[in-house]
Amino acid sequence: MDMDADPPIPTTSRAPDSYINQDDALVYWNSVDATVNGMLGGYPQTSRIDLQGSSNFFTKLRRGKSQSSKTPLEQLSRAADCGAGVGRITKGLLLGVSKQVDVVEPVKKFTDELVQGLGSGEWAGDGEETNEGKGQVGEVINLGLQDWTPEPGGYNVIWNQWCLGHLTDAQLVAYLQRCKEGLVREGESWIVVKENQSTDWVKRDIYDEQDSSVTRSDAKFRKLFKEAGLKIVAEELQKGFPRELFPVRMYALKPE
Ligand SMILES: C[S@@+](CC[C@H](N)C(=O)[O-])C[C@H]1O[C@@H](n2cnc3c(N)ncnc32)[C@H](O)[C@@H]1O
Repeated sequence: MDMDADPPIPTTSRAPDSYINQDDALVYWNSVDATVNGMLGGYPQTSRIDLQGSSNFFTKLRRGKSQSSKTPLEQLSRAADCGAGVGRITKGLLLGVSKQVDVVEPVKKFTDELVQGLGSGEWAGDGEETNEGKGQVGEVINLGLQDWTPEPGGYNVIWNQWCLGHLTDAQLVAYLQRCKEGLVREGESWIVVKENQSTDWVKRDIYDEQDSSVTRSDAKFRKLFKEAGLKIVAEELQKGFPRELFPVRMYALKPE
């Protein structure tokens, strides 16, 4: 993922997602260091801001309009960290809100790093607070999301961040439909999508050949969510990132 919002604009009329090659993406990601710096394309300092923004967004989502902020939130039962990389979000957010966190990530060296770091109290990132999490990480699934089916009715939260650009539009719709089935049917449950957005002046998706991914526009995300039968129940722009980066938007989704 190129975090920098200034890639070349494609000149052909071919759909940007038609250039996605998932084998090329894996070659790229296997060449990247299994560190927070590797995950964040040379902007490791954004990790803390990102996790704080996600935590605030998720807490507000869970509290809704009615609950007093004094009532402590209960631990959720099961979360999935999708396209998890080295587990930055697992360790910095999800282990704090869920009893079990399953990890889906195609690059094994990243999940090896994630699992090795559990319970050591050490974290190779930029020093963000973590929960130790030994015993809380459940299944570690080395698959691309185009090939993963969440257990039906299994998850309170399916978190997707900075990885959905590796799926074509059709794969993303099919994947979101499977996620919809993967949400618990009673009690709290959401699909969360947090992704870069192509900037307004471009008004279209942008193909990035470095990691063979697309950066979608806000309008495209909304169209694909609708096609998947999902509605947006909360959304927010991430604040506090360096100006040269793409805008980043969080969406919480539920079945329509
Ligand atoms: C920019 S990193 C983000 C990692 C993590 N979500 C985070 O925010 O720290 C992108 C991740 O997507 C993973 N990835 C690549 N292809 C994927 C695919 N087809 N499905 C899911 N994840 C993929 C990469 O291996 C990498 O770990």
